[in-house]
Amino acid sequence: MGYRVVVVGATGNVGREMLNILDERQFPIDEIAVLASRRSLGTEVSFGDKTLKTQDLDTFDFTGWDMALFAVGSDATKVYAPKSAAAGCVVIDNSSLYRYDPDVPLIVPEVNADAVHGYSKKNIIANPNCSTAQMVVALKPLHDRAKIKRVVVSTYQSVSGAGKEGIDELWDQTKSIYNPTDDKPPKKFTKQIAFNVIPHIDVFMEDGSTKEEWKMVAETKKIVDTSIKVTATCVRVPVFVGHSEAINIEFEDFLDEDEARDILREAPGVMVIDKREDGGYVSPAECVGDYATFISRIRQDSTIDNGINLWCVSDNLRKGAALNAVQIAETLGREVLKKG
Ligand SMILES: NC(=O)C1=CN([C@@H]2O[C@H](COP(=O)(O)OP(=O)(O)OC[C@H]3O[C@@H](n4cnc5c(N)ncnc54)[C@H](OP(=O)(O)O)[C@@H]3O)[C@@H](O)[C@H]2O)C=CC1
Ligand SMILES: N[C@@H](CC(=O)OP(=O)(O)O)C(=O)O
Repeated sequence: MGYRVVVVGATGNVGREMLNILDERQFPIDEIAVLASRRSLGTEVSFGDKTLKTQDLDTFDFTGWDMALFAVGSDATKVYAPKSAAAGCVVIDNSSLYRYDPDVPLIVPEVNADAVHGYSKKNIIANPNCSTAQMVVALKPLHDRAKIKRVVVSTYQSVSGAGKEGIDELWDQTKSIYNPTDDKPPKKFTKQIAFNVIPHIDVFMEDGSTKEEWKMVAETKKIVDTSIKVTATCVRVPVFVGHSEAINIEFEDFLDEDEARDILREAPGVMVIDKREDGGYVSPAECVGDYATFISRIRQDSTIDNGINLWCVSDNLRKGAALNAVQIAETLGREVLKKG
């Protein structure tokens, strides 16, 4: 016996990846429904070798469905996630709406799968921000060995993090650069993204940081350990898919770079590619379509007593969103619902 699963936002980048990953991992499904807005009613999406027609989220009845994987952004989630939860269909939500709610577990299965049991307070589980998800997969095994005090992270985030409109804007603007009669001014982003980088993701906070940066701080604390201090600078770069991060970690105890490399090689969800030669590291274009969080450039930071630097790359639509959501669904099934 399998599950009755709903994918909400099935026409979007994350929703389509959820369908791919549910199929790839042979998630035990008895029945699947795919939902989007009314304007997409009847739009066809692929699920393995099947083609499914999208239904209207607004009129869908969640009664009798086991779990709903949401990827529609906070505004629509606010309206429809409570309806799903109230109907007994457990919500696994990709938006930031519930992440900081103490009654909603925020889960990266390689790090805190046990938190799944907290789902029942609201029938909702939150999926973290894409930049946080890949970073904590790398931090957790190192924290277990040498206790992390402080993390300094700079991100290089692809345009797919900003949805379909982000991808279209990079594509159209890149072409328009070579055709001055076809000007494509910024719409989704605040400045030109083609051949440029923009140190601004999500809204500005009062202290001058952005909400994306704040999310990395708050979510790392909730998922890994409240004692870890994080300071982040989040930057949008002209890459279609794949987020990269330069991470500096200060530990309480000394951790040798070779031991750090060995620990990461054994860590779940991590793939170490770290040769000190041309091309002996992973770039975002190489991680697309993969499940792993790739770690390269592991080296001692000799400017502090107990410091390590590393480079962390992952497919933001997969580990940063759809894969992590499916892993949560697998954990929920295995630990709680026990149908599959
Ligand atoms: N965990 C993470 O780090 C990440 C989370 N996300 C989350 O996932 C969400 C979706 O991202 P992404 O797939 O990239 O975005 P897209 O823009 O590619 O897709 C948005 C999806 O949401 C649907 N949608 C939007 N508004 C409504 C509505 N009112 N009612 C029904 N459906 C609606 C769209 O349907 P239609 O086609 O009909 O408009 C579409 O299916 C993001 O907003 C974010 O919250 C995204 C990336 C990473
Ligand atoms: N903000 C991320 C993607 C995203 O949707 O994040 P969140 O779910 O935290 O809003 C990016 O632009 O790369």
